[in-house]
Order: sequence, then C-alpha cells, then structure tokens
Amino acid sequence: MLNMGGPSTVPETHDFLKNLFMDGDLIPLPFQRVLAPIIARRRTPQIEKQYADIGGGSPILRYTEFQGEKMCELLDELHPETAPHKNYTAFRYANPLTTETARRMKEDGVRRAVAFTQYPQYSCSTTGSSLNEIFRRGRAGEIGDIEWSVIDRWGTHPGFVEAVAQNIEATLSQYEPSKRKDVVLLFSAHSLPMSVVNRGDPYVPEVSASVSAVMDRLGHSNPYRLVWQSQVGPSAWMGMQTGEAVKGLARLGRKNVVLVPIAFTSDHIETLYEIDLEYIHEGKELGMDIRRAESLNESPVFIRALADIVTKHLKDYSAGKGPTSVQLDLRCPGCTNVTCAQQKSWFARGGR
Ligand SMILES: C=CC1=C(C)c2cc3[nH]c(cc4nc(cc5[nH]c(cc1n2)c(C)c5CCC(=O)O)C(CCC(=O)O)=C4C)c(C)c3C=C
Ligand SMILES: [Fe+2]
Ligand SMILES: [Fe+2]
Repeated sequence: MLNMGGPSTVPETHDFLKNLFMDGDLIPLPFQRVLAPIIARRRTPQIEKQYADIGGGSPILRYTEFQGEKMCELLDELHPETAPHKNYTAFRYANPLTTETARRMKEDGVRRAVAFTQYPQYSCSTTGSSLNEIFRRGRAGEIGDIEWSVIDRWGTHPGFVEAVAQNIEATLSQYEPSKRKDVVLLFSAHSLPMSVVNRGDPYVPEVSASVSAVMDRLGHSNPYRLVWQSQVGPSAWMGMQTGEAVKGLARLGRKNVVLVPIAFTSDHIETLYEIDLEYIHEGKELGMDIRRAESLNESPVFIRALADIVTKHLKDYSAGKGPTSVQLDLRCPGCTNVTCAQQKSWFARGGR
C-alpha cells in the first residue's frame, strides 16, 4: 500500500520534510542534495507545531495498517485462489519507508506483490514518485525476486464514490432540514504546481472525475465546487484556493458549507489542521455554518471498496490482462524524467 506517509510523532517531522524535499519527482530543485536539507530545516518548526496541534503526529500509518489488515481479511474470502493475502505499507517520506518495507518483503520471501497506490487519483508527483522508488529498489535487488503488478488509480470506483457520498450525507444530515438543500459542497483537493499541470499530469482531470461521480451518486442534490488547498512556495499553483473560496462564499451570502476531502483517504494535517483549524475557524468568524465530511479512515464501505479493487485486479491479472493499466504506460506528454520511462517498462515486464 503506497502513500507519502507522515510523521507519527512530532520529532519525526524533520526527517519527513527532508525526505520530501529530497524527492526530485515531487519537487525538482537545483542542487537538490544541498538545498533540500536547508529548506527542510527551515520549515520544520512551523510544521512541527501543526503536527503538535493535531494531537502529536499524523494518523496515516495507523489508518493505513487498519485498512490493509481489514482489506486482506476480505480478500481471503473474495479471492481465495491467491490467499493468504498480506498487507505491507510503503511510505515515500516517513516510516515505514520503501527501503525498510523492501527489506521486510525480501526477508519474508514474498514472490508475488501488487503495488497498490492509496492515492485515488494519479499524479506523477505522488503515485508516480512511489512507483519510481519501488522500481529503484527492485532494480537494485533490494526487494527480492517478485512478480509485480500495479493498481495505479481508482478515483471513480463505485465503492470509493459510495464511501465519500455516505460521509457527505452524514454531514448534510446535521443541518436543519430547511437549510439542507442550500448547503454548498466544497470539494477540496491538494493543489498541484501549474508546471506539473501544464506538462499533462492527469491528477486535475482525475480529481474532477471523482467529484462528478460523487455528485452523480448524490443525484446532484446540492450545489458544489472543486477547489484546491495546501500550495507551498511562491510559484503558480492550481486554483481556486480553498481558503479564498470559503471567504468568497461568505461574501456571496452562501453561509452553509460542507468541505469534502476528495484526494486523500485518511486524516492528515490538511484535514485536521488546514481545514478544521484554519478554514472552518475562518468561516465561523465570517458567520458561516461550515463543517467537514469525515475522511474515509475506518469506513467499512471504503475498506470493502479497497478489497473489491484488488479482487478485480487479481482476476484481470489471472485472465492475462497484464501487470499494469493501459493508462500507466502513457507518460505525460511534457515528461522529461527518464526514471518515469524506465519505471513504466519495468512494471510492464512484471518488475523484471
Ligand atoms: C493527492 C495529494 C497530494 C498531492 C497531489 C501533492 C502534491 C504536492 N505536494 C507538494 C509539497 C508538499 N506537500 C506536503 C505535505 C502533504 N502533501 C500531501 C498530499 C499531496 N501532495 C499531504 C497529505 C501532505 C501532508 C502529510 C500529512 O501527514 O499531513 C508538504 C509538507 C508540508 C509543508 O511543508 O507544508 C510539502 C512541502 C508538492 C510540491 C506537490 C506537487 C508537485
Ligand atoms: Fe503535498
Ligand atoms: Fe512523469
């Protein structure tokens, strides 16, 4: 189960940021090895405070392991042909890092594995970066002799859509029936630098597809917008920014708003800090009745969706459909990252 990870405790924040700024697939910097540690050190106190304010760390490891264990229990029933199933977590920037997970998989003698991204929508900066890291470890022989296949995106899977829709409905039901129809649904996803969007990265259209699928499932019961949060640094990022959208809706007199995280499946500083402590606080100051739909976290509907996604993948694989999706093979038209090309052919050969 691939994801970026987060510091489980406040003192792990510096290493998390250092690993993140060292990742040229996410943030290409000139003199990366020199600049990354400097930027990470400078940013650490501010981000440490955010993790302290949300209870002392990121809950992503706890949720990923819970989701993985429950998913595997379901998989043993849904797809007994490949049982027993075992979940491993491979984080890009926090423990357990891909190197550590690779070592454990090798020690356990794993021979068949599915690289299952936990980002619903594909971006070269997220899922692409995790796949590049597995490719590097695999090519170096650090993971052992494994037959790989890849689940690279699932942002319109009906089970995922259902789980998000149910969390929205639960939040809408907290509003008085007379107000409910007017509540604005503000879907919020982590933004992307325009340089990434403009090289043809599929994330923005894939997040839009998720939002459309959720709205279809809700029968378009409410007005909605998709907005973008958490931009970092001075360059241009995909907008409109979530914070500005909240203020704009207040100005327009749309005071009932539900914020919906759509591009991440468990809580993290973006939901617990940025949305809950910043945007909702600001909205309330502007006289709004503003709430947030719960993240998927321990949702049984979501965990069932994860198991369904893997079951379908395993069935397709044994029917000879190949180790990767047709879509994974296509590089962004503007991609100049050589590792992306090597990674795609390596996975297309089943990790060999
Ligand atoms: C789908 C989700 C995400 C995308 C796309 C994404 C792209 C992206 N992010 C950065 C830079 C940073 N992101 C940081 C934290 C962070 N990013 C995501 C998700 C996506 N990022 C999450 C969930 C988190 C928080 C982790 C947590 O546990 O809470 C950070 C570090 C925090 C900070 O310093 O503000 C940076 C930096 C870029 C440049 C980028 C696209 C290229
Ligand atoms: Fe990010
Ligand atoms: Fe790429």
